[in-house]
Amino acid sequence: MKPPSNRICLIEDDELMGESLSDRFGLEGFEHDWYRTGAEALAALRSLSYALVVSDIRLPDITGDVLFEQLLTEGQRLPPFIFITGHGEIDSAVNLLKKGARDYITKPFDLDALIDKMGDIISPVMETGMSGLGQSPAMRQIQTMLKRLASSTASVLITGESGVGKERVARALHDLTGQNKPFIAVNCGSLTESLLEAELFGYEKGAFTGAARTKKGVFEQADGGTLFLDEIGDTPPAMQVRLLRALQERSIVRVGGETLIPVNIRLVCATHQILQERVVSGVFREDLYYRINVVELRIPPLRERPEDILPLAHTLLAEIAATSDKSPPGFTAAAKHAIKAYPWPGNIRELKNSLERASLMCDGPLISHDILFERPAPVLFSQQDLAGSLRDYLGECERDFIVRALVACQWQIQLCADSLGISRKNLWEKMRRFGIDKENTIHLV
Ligand SMILES: Nc1ncnc2c1ncn2[C@@H]1O[C@H](COP(=O)(O)OP(=O)(O)OP(=O)(O)O)[C@@H](O)[C@H]1O
Repeated sequence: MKPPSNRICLIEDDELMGESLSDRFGLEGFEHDWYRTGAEALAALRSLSYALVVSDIRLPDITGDVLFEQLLTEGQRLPPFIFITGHGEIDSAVNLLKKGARDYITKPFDLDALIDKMGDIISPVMETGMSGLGQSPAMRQIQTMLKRLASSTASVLITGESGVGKERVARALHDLTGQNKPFIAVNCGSLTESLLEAELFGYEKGAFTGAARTKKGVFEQADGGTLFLDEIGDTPPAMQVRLLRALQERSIVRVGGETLIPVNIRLVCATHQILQERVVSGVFREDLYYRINVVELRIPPLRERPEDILPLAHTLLAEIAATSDKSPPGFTAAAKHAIKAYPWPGNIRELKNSLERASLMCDGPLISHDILFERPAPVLFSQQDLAGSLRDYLGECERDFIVRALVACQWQIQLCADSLGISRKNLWEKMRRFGIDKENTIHLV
């Protein structure tokens, strides 16, 4: 499978048009490759991975339609396509939309409009910043700290609610420091005391019933790399003593063993608890607390960094799509609105689960509010969301009305267009804009 990419594939034979598009993409920070012929582009799309293709329909060798259909027949996993069409080519553009292209724009067009369409599809993915952690000031600060920490071996404590991405941050730190070294994670809260001891420090053959062979613990497995101790706040008291000794002496003794084995690890711990409170109540050792907490990184919950939600959602959708043959869907306006307004109490884990489910349910190019939240869009908006909400709301009403009309007309487009009093082309355009197709929307009525 081709690795996910953030690059754009531009297919344009006209030198002037290609140059202005290429210059503008550069200014917008979109990395891109520019191909002048369909054949060149075909070869590139077969071997390289792109986040988006912007293609002229009319090319010197093959047309954009042929190129798209050729890739479809080859069973390639296609990135979203935006086609640039002339006035006479709208029918082929609409045909391409039916076959799965994301959008089209008609010449002469306003570059800003194209950039907006592109931004809806890819810029959110790019904006998640270094390591894809987020673009909010809090996450940018964390990324700066990670870069600083990369050159030290100080122990790091990552705190934050469940599902905020603490392990992800630990891995990002590890990736900055020891890419070819081990990253070993263990959850200290999910094991009994004796299992945790064996997991952390390993055991010698015969140390206890069932110890049929010598086994290295995670301290030894992580030697030279990162040891990530999740839910450190739940470590039983006896294990806290052993942990402290291992960290102070930089060596461990396997269960049932006598030899001191030196270990060289970067320790990263995480907890969703307030460790100071556990220290005060005597559940967590103060000396261990200071040992593991040389630097604390607090990851805010998603509701405190709403600007990260949509970019993360797009990143997650791209990750989910990469495991299947689909290209990542986008969101309807109402879904975007709601995704930013919802507080996500389960944080990124909840967002990821919802998107996994929505991706399964959604057959069209856009995930609607109904699919994402398994309920119709709310009519009421919070005060901060009022700007633009009337348009979004009217859009949702229009979409619902069209779906009902389509169902009533048994999806006969001409009949439905006549009953709605609009042209067939206008109906197709509205269906494309609202992401309506038969398979995807019939159950919502
Ligand atoms: N920046 C990110 N981009 C994409 N996915 C992410 C990101 N951060 C977290 N995730 C995903 O969200 C889920 C929860 O993340 P993670 O396990 O790192 O959270 P956590 O804070 O360690 O949770 P817990 O406290 O429950 O252990 C995981 O599936 C992870 O892959």
